[in-house]
Amino acid sequence: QRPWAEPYKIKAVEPIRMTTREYREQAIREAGYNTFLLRSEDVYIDLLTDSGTNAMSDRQWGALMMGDEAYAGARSFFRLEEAVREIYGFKYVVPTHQGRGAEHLISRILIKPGDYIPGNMYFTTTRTHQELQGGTFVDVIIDEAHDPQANHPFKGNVDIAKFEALIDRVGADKIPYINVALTVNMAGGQPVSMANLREVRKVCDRHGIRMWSDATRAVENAYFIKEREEGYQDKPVREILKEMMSYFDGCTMSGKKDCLVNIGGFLAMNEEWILQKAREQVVIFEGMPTYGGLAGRDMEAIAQGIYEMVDDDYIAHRIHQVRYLGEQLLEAGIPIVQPIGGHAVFLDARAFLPHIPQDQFPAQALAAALYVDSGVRAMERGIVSAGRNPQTGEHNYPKLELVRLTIPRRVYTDRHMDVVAYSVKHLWKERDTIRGLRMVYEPPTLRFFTARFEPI
Ligand SMILES: Cc1ncc(COP(=O)(O)O)c(/C=N/[C@@H](Cc2ccccc2)C(=O)O)c1O
Repeated sequence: QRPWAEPYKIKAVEPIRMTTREYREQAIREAGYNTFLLRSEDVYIDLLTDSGTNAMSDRQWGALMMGDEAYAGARSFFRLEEAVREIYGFKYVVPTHQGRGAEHLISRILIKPGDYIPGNMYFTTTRTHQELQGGTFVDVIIDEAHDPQANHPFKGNVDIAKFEALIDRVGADKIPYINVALTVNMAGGQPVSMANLREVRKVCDRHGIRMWSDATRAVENAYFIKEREEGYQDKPVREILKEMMSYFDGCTMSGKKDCLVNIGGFLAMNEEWILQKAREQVVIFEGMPTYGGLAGRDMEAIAQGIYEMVDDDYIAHRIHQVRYLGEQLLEAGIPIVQPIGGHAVFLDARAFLPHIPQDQFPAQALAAALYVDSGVRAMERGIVSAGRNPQTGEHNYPKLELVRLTIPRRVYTDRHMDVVAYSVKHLWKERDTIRGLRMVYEPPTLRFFTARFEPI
């Protein structure tokens, strides 16, 4: 079997450095055992996130020079609009500074207090913006998504029975839209099948409910459809993505993932009244509708990234690099979320550290231990990220207590993956020595970004 090689050669490099264990023990203490609070210069291989950490291509860097920085009507906006129309298929687009800018706008436009917003598992910023408008998120994902070991090919799927049960319970007029994330980040980067999208569309049409997407990693979702769904093996990813998005009325988009840029996002839609509302709101929160918090050069880079992201050789390598890391851990018997996701390998911290109760933050403890062991930075995706129930004030206790090893696009080689695998395997052998944490500082919202901990 011919080995996978990167479908690009390196044109510029950014040196990274290894530190000593004692240096890292000090650094993680100063960071309150929260990997978000580490300095990037103290991190060797940074797998915190694939958001905004991707390498741009020479064409994207070249496009920066073409940025039209006119305050209104910039050429670069029309380039972005044209790319969204051609590749995603939506009629209208409003740029935002990043994904949550678009989440903020659509939540303000479509959600009234007392509304319910069904979705395939929660995402932190998405749910926060829904709650800020007085909406209630309702999880309608299939049960398998909450089982890290369930090997379902499309774990991101909407459970149609759960969706219809919500409609029966609260009435369609209380449901402004269903939010279908492609892929499902918190479930482990899990895809939704085309067949499921068609079923959700039918239910939405029957009840007059809008179908919205969080399309942040939709290209990775398209690749899984190509690999796993009957009838798509011979279609280019570009065509599969277009068909996926054709079932939606609109989408929020964090360009910092699929679109291969370091900043940027957009809200795209087909209904003109929503465009109108978004243009009214965007001038308050982001800027003129033709720049939405972005420089002209950023819009050029996103437009170019949108064309590059659907290159079949690029996306095949991206998915296989993540799989390459995950398979090494599976071979070592290490519990990870299966199937291996599109953007990350998720360690099952509950199974990794059964001796640490969930309210001593096992995923947080494992991410901190990994950093001390090798300088690899990962992200907690468990009880700390799940936050507290706004009504009861109690922790939300998610079934998934995960540590996310998130692979930036076009940045690391497979040798870096080997270093990460070596460190995780070493921790697996020493797992009994890892201790739980207590939270010593807890912010009121999105606590995982800035909370601080101490070992128990
Ligand atoms: C499926 C999905 N939808 C929307 C957004 C928001 O987009 P943006 O506002 O960041 O551009 C994101 C951002 N995901 C990043 C960054 C992050 C954000 C919150 C908590 C932890 C990490 C991550 O997963 O690392 C996402 O994954």
